[in-house]
Amino acid sequence: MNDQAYMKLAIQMASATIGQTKPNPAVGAVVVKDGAIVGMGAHLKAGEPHAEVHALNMAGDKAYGATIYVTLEPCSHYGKTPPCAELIIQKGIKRAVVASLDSNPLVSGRGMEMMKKAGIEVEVGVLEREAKALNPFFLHFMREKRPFVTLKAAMSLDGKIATKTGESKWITGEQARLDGHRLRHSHDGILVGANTVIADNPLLTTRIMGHARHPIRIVLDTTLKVSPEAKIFQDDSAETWIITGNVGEEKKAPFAKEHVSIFSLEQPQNIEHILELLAAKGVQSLLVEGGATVHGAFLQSRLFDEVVSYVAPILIGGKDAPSAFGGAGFSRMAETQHLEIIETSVLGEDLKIVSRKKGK
Ligand SMILES: Nc1c(/N=C/[C@@H](O)[C@H](O)[C@H](O)COP(=O)(O)O)[nH]c(=O)[nH]c1=O
Repeated sequence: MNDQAYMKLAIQMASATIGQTKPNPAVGAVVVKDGAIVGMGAHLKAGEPHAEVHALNMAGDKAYGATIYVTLEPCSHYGKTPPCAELIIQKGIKRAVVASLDSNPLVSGRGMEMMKKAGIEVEVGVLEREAKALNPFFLHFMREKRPFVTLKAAMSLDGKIATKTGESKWITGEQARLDGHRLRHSHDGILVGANTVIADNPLLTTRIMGHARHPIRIVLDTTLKVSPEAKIFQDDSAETWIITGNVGEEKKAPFAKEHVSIFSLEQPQNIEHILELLAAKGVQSLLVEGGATVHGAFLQSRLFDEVVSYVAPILIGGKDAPSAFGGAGFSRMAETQHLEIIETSVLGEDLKIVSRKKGK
């Protein structure tokens, strides 16, 4: 087996732990000595040993003079556990092959530096793209210090998300809706506007799939006009946050529940401020389910990274039927937001289109 084959194995192990290592990234490691695998491991849970520690423990004294393959640059700072770069040095590893550098500018390259200084032969970039695809949200969050934002919309062929009377159940079929729940599972937070809560009274939990993680439910409601009777406040199977303006205590009182938190912002419609607040609360990825007004605000701010469109082969029509992106919109073609389609798939009778801003 060559470097790529061992790194592929490390990536495969990491891919099996995606979601369970939050807020840490999924990482895999393999230790090879004289052409034989003598240690392998993946980071399993935040606060527990990193992938390199598991692999090196398994290798024991065979680690001396061996090569280690890791999907992410070994950590160089004292977190909950001692730095892996130091452990790699202590164990006498001869060569370190790393797929991708840490994207946190504060530590990027430091682990490599430490190992190089200790005389270890280091190499970066083997299967880098595949390794980065393991943790798009974590890498983005470390680099941009704000959540990775996915805008999700389910629409008709003519781009409508509801009829002119507000009916929307259902536009897309079961398979597309199941896929939408997978998006909920993989994101830390799900955000909707007050109008969606009032119109759809959604639960916003991850259902219709196996072991599911519920995202934190976040409602943008500048004047706190939603009802405390809404499902997301009555149902306590997931946390619910309201981001609102400066509203009086008496307005907040009816929402006082264990799982409900209310955050007031000076500018509750400022997407940048909203994302700063969520980043400070450790939200690394945010799924925005709309509706049109909220999607319009994110579009105007251009502070989003991916758009997931589920398109059903139905025509709704009507100039008063809402399209997926409301708000002011752009007046000139030169201002429009360009994306690139990175994935399409057919789900039942519907089409799923995943687009990203260029360079994401
Ligand atoms: N109308 C549709 C959707 N609509 C999505 C949101 O507007 C709904 O409020 C949300 O799914 C309801 O939340 P729940 O109670 O947690 O299920 N989403 C879809 O994929 N297809 C649709 O046809």
